[in-house]
Amino acid sequence: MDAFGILTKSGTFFNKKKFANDIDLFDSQRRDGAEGQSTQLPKDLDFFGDLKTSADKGKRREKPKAEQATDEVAAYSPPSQEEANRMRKQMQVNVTDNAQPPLRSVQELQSALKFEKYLMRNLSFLDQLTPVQAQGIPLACSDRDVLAVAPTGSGKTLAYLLPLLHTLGEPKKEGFRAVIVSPTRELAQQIRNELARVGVGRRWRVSILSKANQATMKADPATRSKHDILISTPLRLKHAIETGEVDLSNVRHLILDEADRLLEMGFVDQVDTIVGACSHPSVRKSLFTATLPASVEEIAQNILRLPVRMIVGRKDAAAQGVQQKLMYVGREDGKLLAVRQLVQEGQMKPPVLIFVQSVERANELFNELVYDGVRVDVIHGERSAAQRDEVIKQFRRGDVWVLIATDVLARGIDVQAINLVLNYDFPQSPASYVHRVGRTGRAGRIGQAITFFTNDDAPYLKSVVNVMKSSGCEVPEWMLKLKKPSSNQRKALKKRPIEREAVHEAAGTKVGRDDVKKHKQLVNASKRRKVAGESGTRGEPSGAAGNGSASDASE
Ligand SMILES: Nc1ncnc2c1ncn2[C@@H]1O[C@H](COP(=O)(O)OP(=O)(O)OP(=O)(O)O)[C@@H](O)[C@H]1O
Repeated sequence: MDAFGILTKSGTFFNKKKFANDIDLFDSQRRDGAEGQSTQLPKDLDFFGDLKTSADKGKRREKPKAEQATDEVAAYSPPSQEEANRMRKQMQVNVTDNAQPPLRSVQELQSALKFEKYLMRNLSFLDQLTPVQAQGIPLACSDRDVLAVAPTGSGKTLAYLLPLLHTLGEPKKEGFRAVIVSPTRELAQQIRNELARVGVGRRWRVSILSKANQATMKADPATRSKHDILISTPLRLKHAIETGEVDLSNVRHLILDEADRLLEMGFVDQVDTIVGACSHPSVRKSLFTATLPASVEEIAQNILRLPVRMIVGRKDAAAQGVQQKLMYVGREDGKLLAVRQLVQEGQMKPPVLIFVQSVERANELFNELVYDGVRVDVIHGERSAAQRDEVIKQFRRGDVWVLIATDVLARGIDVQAINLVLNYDFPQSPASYVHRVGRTGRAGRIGQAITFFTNDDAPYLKSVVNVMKSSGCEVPEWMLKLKKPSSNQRKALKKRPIEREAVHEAAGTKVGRDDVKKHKQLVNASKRRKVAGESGTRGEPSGAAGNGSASDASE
């Protein structure tokens, strides 16, 4: 059904003329077969469904211009301490260690850090480094654990992938040497695609842990040694560790993407198992995130060894390119009317991502909008993996104009063209708000975010208002004077308007007793260390056998 030029039953009209440029954009993407830079699917998959880069074909290639250009490496002179500080100030970068100065340009990856030519060639699409890359890459290339917090859409993925490929050097048949953990399958796939893009020219063997390759590794342990990098969601990886299907004892780099989410209840027990399994004495751990509540930071610091902490911009603020609005809709039933109004007014300029709080809510809204003639689809944890993949593909291609999602899509997913994020249901926490609205306004673009609120949401407004204010948005004076929700109100939010389970549904897991226990243990361990004057984190890991296992830390 065509979303454009359709008069809907509620009198809603998608104006095809008005969105002509957008239609052209998608049509030309389809013509070129492009799916957005970072999301192109890898061209070759090996027998695991894993990634093979073009070098695997053994073809001779013409040397591209970009590669020729990197034959001559410019001389590098490091910035003085004063200049480094000036650069940091300009980029709004705060770092706890001055040792590694930020880079001034993409070229300095080669001149200062000795990045190899194949990597430089693959980076020819970058004009300049973002702040998290300019400071984060030299840090991650040094021999330190890193805790990095930077806004949504600011290029954190390359900030950890580039140092990873650079320090791994070349593929070796020694088994997994790097593990990247992501809270969702969708994000894991996106990370793999980004690796495909920047890893071209080396025979990197990248594997996303799945039922299929778990079975292969179980049946034929020799295949385990053929891999370099493993990407996984925590639950699957924990299971594979416990059943002996993967061996992480040779891992030198452990990266937690969306780290604060991974250290929340629901995941922390799984992550603890993973950290413990990465038992090599020289394993380096990096945590990347856009939000870091203080309580989670304590846990993060517990699993790191002498970490460098880097904050870009204001912690827990939304990205600057997101224009944020709050919209009062009265009661629950006002939401649908408001959506139709937005469509009518032409404010729902596709592509649009709508967040709701649960699977049921997603399906309900889908049924309403699909009858309105909107080209809409829905994604949540109860759809099959294949369906989810297909929906995302269609959304990226522009075949789906409005995508309704639970928080399964709130983190990490990079669809550059998203014009509007609509919080149909009020987010459960400031962090959830920041990540949801961060699906737009990425990589320096401008995007819109609208958050509906009802009378029932009023007590919780303050937390979102605070995020908006610290991101530089104008908010009405009366909202700034609102009281903070009480702890009982905060607890109640998690249950309203219906049982809100979407967050844990993202990983197919729920908060269990083990999680609650682990969480308490980690927080207590952190407190004890503070009392003992160890300033948390910056001490040695307290895990048995020095492996930094978070669970051991508290024992
Ligand atoms: N130096 C750069 N110049 C221009 N675009 C870039 C640069 N680095 C990364 N990008 C692009 O910016 C987009 C956002 O990057 P990425 O997904 O890594 O953001 P992120 O910080 O991880 O966001 P989130 O917190 O939402 O996960 C991607 O499309 C990526 O290709």
